[in-house]
Amino acid sequence: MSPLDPQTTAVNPVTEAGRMAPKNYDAVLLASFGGPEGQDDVIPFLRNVTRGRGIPDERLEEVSHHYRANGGISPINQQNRELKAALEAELAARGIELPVLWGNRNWAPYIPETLQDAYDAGHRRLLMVTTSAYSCYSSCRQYREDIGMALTETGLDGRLEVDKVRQYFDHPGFVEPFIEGTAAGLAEVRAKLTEAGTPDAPVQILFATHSIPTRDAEAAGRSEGEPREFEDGSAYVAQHLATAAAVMERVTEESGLTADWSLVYQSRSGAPHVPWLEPDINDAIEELAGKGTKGIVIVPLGFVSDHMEVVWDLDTEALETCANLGLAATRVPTPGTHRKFVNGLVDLISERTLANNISDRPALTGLGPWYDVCRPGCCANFRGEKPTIAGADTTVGTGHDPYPAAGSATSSGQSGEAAQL
Ligand SMILES: CC1=C(CCC(=O)O)c2cc3nc(cc4[nH]c(cc5[nH]c(cc1n2)c(C)c5CCC(=O)O)c(CCC(=O)O)c4C)C(CCC(=O)O)=C3C
Ligand SMILES: [Fe+2]
Repeated sequence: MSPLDPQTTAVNPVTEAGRMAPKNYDAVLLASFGGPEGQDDVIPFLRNVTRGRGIPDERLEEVSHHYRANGGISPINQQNRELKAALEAELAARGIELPVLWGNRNWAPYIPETLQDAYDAGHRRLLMVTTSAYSCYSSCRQYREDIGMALTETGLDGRLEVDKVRQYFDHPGFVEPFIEGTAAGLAEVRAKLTEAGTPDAPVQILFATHSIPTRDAEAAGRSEGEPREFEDGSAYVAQHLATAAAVMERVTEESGLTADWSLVYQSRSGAPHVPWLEPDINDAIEELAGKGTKGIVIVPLGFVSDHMEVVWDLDTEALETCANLGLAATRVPTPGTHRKFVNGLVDLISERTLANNISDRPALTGLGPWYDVCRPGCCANFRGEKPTIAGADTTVGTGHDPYPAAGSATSSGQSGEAAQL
């Protein structure tokens, strides 16, 4: 049974473990959030992000200042240009002939245009890598919906197949840069305290991630009819807690350093009466200072690169909170274009391709390796279901193109490994 057979691709072939049969993808789609690149972009960008999401105007006004203070420019697009180039270089170095196409949810290059360009260039099977590592509506289903809607809008559904790599929160390529960074950050804060004459003062490591509404947190990573139990009732929370624990274990193993740690949240928006995940990082810092903590290491565990929510909410606000309280503090780097991260993403791509299939599926927590194909109802959208790709119950983006591009492989002769899941 070839995974390229129209009969089998009409519904995603997926095993119990949520794995999809390898395919001969012809391009990688790097999908990201997008950000403004000048003052004139700021308001249109924020409108794109919050369309239909019920974010109060005051919050938008406040967030616009974060961008304005940086010339109206979010660092995220440049980060993605660099990540795209690094991925292309690593793919080429491994002899994997897959171009990397880039599309954003909220700013140019927009996903629908990227998909149209991909199709016009002769691509038929895309494998999406997103710049989001965890499971929740904003970091998983919303990408799947935006691709589903773009395929519908452009009339490319049925002609362009789009799948996605698994959420990679516990893949060594994502976690190892944090292990290095946390060990270095802890050493740095310890050195500052030693210099201040208090070498044994208590230090706390704060793993920071984006707050989300608790309702979204509870729906994250779930499956209808097959409920998995997660710590704190949320796969989003559980994935962060397990990844943080894995980071701490390795930091201690490799550096001999240790400290207390906790998971904290940042960048809350939405109406005040709607519950979101807590504690806020700034409240946590104040409380710790009140209890005698003298040093803070901030680990931006929820984020892939140094975008606005990292450079503003952590580097400007949280580090300022620390400074005001007289705490020694540092913020650990995001994976960005760290060699291990880039290599890890190429490994994640290789897990899914016929020609470069690697059967090894590393995961540093007991929760993973996460699913290639989301289970039904996973990361529910409470505002009404939309066409989604890469779900066990979705029929959008599953391919069976009646007009294959010239030169694109329709039979492969390399289906040998396809059945070995
Ligand atoms: C879980 C999560 C991630 C992490 C996963 C991932 O990285 O994808 C993330 C990343 C990002 N969020 C970003 C920007 C914004 N997020 C907003 C609003 C929201 N984010 C949410 C969640 C997340 N967001 C949620 C539940 C909302 C409420 C509105 C809604 O329910 O959809 C708003 C509106 C204003 C505000 O409320 O702050 C903005 C401007 C940028 C770009 C930064 C740049 O420009 O450099 C990035 C990478
Ligand atoms: Fe966000």
